[in-house]
Amino acid sequence: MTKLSVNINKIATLRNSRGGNVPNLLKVAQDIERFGAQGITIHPRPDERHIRYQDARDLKNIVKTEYNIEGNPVKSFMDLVLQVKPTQVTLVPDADDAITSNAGWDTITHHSFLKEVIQEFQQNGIRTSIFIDTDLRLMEAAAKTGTDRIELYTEHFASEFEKGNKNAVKPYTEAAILAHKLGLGINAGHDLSLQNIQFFKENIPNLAEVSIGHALISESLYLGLENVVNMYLNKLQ
Ligand SMILES: CC(=O)[C@@H](O)[C@H](O)COP(=O)(O)O
Ligand SMILES: NCC(=O)COP(=O)(O)O
Repeated sequence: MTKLSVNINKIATLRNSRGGNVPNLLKVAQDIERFGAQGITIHPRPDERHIRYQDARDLKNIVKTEYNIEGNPVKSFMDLVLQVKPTQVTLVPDADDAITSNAGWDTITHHSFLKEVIQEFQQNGIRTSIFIDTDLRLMEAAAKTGTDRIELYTEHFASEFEKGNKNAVKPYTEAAILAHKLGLGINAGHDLSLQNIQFFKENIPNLAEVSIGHALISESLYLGLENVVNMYLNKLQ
């Protein structure tokens, strides 16, 4: 079975756009768990444009399933994660000004840095995962960092799948086979959606977990729209 961890960044984006507490991020996390999701993911960015560092602390007492915090392990992020102690930390090499995550780690160039931070998280009882592309040399280097898992960066697969190119899943399949042989757990995420998730799952052996946010929240809005418009119409009769 592959676990679904719902990324709630976009709920925080909506909340922050009005300055109040609607929608209530903590309640949304609780409800997502009640609906059956097996994890909650957040990706606090240094500018706190969606998830705030305080949200990460508040969610610690709320999330009863698997709590996954993603981000670039700069000092403020490391301090936050070591304080909150989530189930899992996913290391992502984000530039401060990136609109969204747009690359995996070069695990060869950054090998000693990754090894050091991974050790620190693991010594504090936090499972680690490295956001990574499908290059097999990078996968081998990832294993040497001592990380528990990798997260396959699926943006390329998702965009190619949308164009009808199903072969785009092949490098992900090969990367997953190697990762499993190397003893790594396999996560995946970025632009996974209702359109592509089943095909992806069917082609990735030993897929432990997917984290999905942007599409899942957009789909939820769209699939809920008719219901809510009708609820308003009923009240206006
Ligand atoms: C690590 C990753 O794949 C990203 O998708 C990220 O978690 C989403 O971040 P934003 O919501 O800021 O785009
Ligand atoms: N790790 C990926 C994630 O949490 C969500 O990515 P996306 O679905 O918002 O692209």
